[in-house]
Amino acid sequence: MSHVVNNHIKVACAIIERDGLVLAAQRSAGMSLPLKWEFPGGKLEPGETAEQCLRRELVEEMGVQVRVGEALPSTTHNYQTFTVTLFPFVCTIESGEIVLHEHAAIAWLAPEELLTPDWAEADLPVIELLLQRS
Ligand SMILES: Nc1nc2c([nH]c(=O)n2[C@H]2C[C@H](O)[C@@H](COP(=O)(O)OP(=O)(O)OP(=O)(O)O)O2)c(=O)[nH]1
Repeated sequence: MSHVVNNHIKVACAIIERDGLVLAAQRSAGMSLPLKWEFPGGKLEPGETAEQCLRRELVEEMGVQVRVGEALPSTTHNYQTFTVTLFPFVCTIESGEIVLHEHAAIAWLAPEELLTPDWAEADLPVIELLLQRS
């Protein structure tokens, strides 16, 4: 009988918008999915809402306070060794200047640049949705 491995993570991610641009962040070489681009955020901790998770992660990762707004549809992707469900939220920076504590780089992308980065595969449906909205 095959062994059932529960390796399904829930990740909240922030679509941070400013002046019509969207913030993308590049994972560092030492992280999982090295050098892929993503939206800042991270795994939900037990008992935490997606909004609480995002506010915590954005302070940890970038030193900024965010206002969490509209939820976009969640999306699930199977990587080879784990499955991720992304919960994207439109966010704005309330206070603070971005300082990168974990990521290798960031970029503010105009709609026509959204497909340029080498995105984590799970993010592609989110990108498609953003392109439809722009
Ligand atoms: N934050 C974020 N993670 C994403 C996105 N797309 C995507 O596939 N992921 C994956 C990358 C990670 O495997 C996981 C997020 O977990 P994380 O950032 O808390 O975990 P990590 O790998 O940096 O840290 P760890 O598990 O090694 O402790 O979800 C995205 O847009 N944002």
